[in-house]
Amino acid sequence: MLSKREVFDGVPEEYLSHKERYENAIRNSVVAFSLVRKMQEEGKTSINNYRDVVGGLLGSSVLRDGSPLGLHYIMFMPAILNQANEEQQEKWLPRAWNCSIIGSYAQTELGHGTFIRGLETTATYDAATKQFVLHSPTLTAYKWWPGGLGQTANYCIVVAQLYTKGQCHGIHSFIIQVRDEETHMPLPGIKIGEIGAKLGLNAVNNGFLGFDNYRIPRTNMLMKHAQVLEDGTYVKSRHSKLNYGAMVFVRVVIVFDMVNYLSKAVTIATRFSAVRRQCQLKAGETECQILDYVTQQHKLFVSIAAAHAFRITANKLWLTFNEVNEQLVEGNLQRLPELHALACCLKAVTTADTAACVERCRLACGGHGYMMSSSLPLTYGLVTAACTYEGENTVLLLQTARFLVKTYQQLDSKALTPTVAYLKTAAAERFCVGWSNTTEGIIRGFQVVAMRVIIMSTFNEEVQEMSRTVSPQLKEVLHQLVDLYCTYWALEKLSDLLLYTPISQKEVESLRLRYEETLTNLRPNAVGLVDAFDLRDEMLQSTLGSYDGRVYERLMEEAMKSPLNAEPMLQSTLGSYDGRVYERLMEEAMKSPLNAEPVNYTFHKYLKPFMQGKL
Ligand SMILES: CC/C=C\C/C=C\C/C=C\C/C=C\C=C\C(=O)SCCNC(=O)CCNC(=O)[C@H](O)C(C)(C)COP(=O)(O)OP(=O)(O)OC[C@H]1O[C@@H](n2cnc3c(N)ncnc32)[C@H](O)[C@@H]1OP(=O)(O)O
Ligand SMILES: Cc1cc2nc3c(=O)[nH]c(=O)nc-3n(C[C@H](O)[C@H](O)[C@H](O)COP(=O)(O)OP(=O)(O)OC[C@H]3O[C@@H](n4cnc5c(N)ncnc54)[C@H](O)[C@@H]3O)c2cc1C
Repeated sequence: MLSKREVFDGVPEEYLSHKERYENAIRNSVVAFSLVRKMQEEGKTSINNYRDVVGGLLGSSVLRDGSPLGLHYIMFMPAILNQANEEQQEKWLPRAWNCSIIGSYAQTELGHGTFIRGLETTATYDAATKQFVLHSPTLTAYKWWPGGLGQTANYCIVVAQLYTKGQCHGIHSFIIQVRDEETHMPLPGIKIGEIGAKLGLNAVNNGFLGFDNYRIPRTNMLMKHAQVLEDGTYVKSRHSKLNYGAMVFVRVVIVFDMVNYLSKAVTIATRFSAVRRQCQLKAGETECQILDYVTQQHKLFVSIAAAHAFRITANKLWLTFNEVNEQLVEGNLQRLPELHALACCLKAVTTADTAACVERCRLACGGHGYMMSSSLPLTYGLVTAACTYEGENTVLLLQTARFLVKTYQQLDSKALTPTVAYLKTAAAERFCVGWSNTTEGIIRGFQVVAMRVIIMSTFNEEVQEMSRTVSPQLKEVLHQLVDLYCTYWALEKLSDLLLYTPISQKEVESLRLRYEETLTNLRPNAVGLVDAFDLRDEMLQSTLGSYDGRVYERLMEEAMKSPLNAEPMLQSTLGSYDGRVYERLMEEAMKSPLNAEPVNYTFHKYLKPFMQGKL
């Protein structure tokens, strides 16, 4: 067995180079997941409960900034369980389970993450050879983000637009080998590398992946829900969204993740607040623990309560997930929309609240909270990513809103599912006649708020269709900015206005409408307004914010600067701006200290022995 000291002699990760951090991540991961394999051999974990074990490891201090093997467990295996038919599960699951293959999950592309029906990667069926031809028609079609794909995984689940007999049938999942199992070299027709440094999760080895007419057997299409027969006939799924199942599972798991991260952050901040003494409550007294300040308690205690609330919620959501999936197996799809809406809502709410609470815990520790050694900045980097991956929070909340508005519109015609049954009673005028300062009273109050907001949303939908007029004169635009700023903060501080001013409910409702109209009015001038700051690209130093809008080319150019991408060389143009792609790649490769190695040496030193069960 490897010992930690063998690699970097206890040097904290912050002081390692990019390549050393990758080696450290690989080494720690194969050691950690060899334990999982040992537990498998001893029957202490199985394909049905590995998530607790793996979840604990992935959130542990051993893999503190993520793992290049994380996606293998987080999405590659769940996707096979969720999307592959029995024959395919028999073929792939044992190899995935004992890590003789390492997988990732490649759905997001440079050009699309949220709108998955707009993904550009194509999988075109060739009946003559009984194969699918995978192709990336544009730079924006390159898969971008899949964890572990940069230098680690040799297989991945790829989500692509399925074409057969000249017709597109939308996105489907395929299991695809991307690297040679012996040499780890990218296979011909595969363009692959890592995307570069990120705000956090820098041990995850996120990658990019492009296909150049790459052929796979027909049987590599995951065919549990939809199929393509040998002659190219398409057999559609019972429900078009069953293909989205892996995302629902991960959103549910993320809620558990947030419990772990929030518990850690508030433990650090509360213990520190008991140790830290600062200032005197009364002159001449000894300095008091900062935990004695009400302001400090205001910052921290709600996080303790939230950690418990999220744990209870996560367990309830897990039960619902299992209930609904058992019904799906029996062909009953009735509660699928509710599960989707619930998973969207709870993933978005718990990640956003956890990110806010972790940042508040950091601030509550003063300067020492800003130290990497406090682990609070690292934890913030981990949780804030969760607001984006597995469905960007705004988009997921819109999915929940869509479900709630539809539920409201069918209030009288359809039986309500358990989680929204309260809408029936909350609609009744008599439901909340007075306010009681009890837990039940507050919950009833929020149920009324939910009901009224849904009614407002339904009403707004109608109103929004009536008036959209804009006349962009500078004076008018500046007035709009003043208007926006005032209405934004009035709505943000509504509780104070309701407490201290005679603002009425009707006025609040029209304030909300006015706010949304102002957003709409400003939209056509939004880019012009930031151009007016006249910030040159050299000052912005951002791949996303450059004046020319060439976001994707710049992202790829920056990715190519990573030293890890020098091995092996990329075989194709990546749409670089000046067209000098090969000269630039060679220049970059010559800067890499390891460019003599066609494969990162960690494959032979750690990965291959691990995959062959020799560690
Ligand atoms: C073991 C693990 C331990 C620890 C680690 C844990 C966590 C770490 C996890 C992750 C980090 C690492 C990896 C990250 C991976 C990724 O990020 S993978 C990529 C994730 N990407 C997304 O989530 C994309 C988000 N976008 C979407 O999901 C969809 O585009 C959409 C926004 C839902 C819209 O879809 P679409 O356009 O097809 O649908 P609409 O036209 O809007 O119609 C909506 C109707 O469809 C129904 N619907 C939508 N989605 C689903 C679903 N998933 N299931 C069921 N039903 C669905 C919806 O209910 C509407 O129905 P209707 O109203 O009746 O029409
Ligand atoms: C750390 C990390 C790990 C990841 N790992 C993986 C992985 O392993 N595999 C994988 O496939 N992907 C992965 N992703 C990608 C992730 O799934 C996407 O980033 C995410 O789905 C958001 O898509 P996007 O980046 O295209 O953002 P966009 O969708 O472009 O969002 C940008 C902005 O547009 C807004 N917006 C977009 N659509 C709408 C709409 N309809 N209505 C209103 N506003 C909208 C959003 O709210 C947001 O403010 C990862 C991402 C991160 C950060």
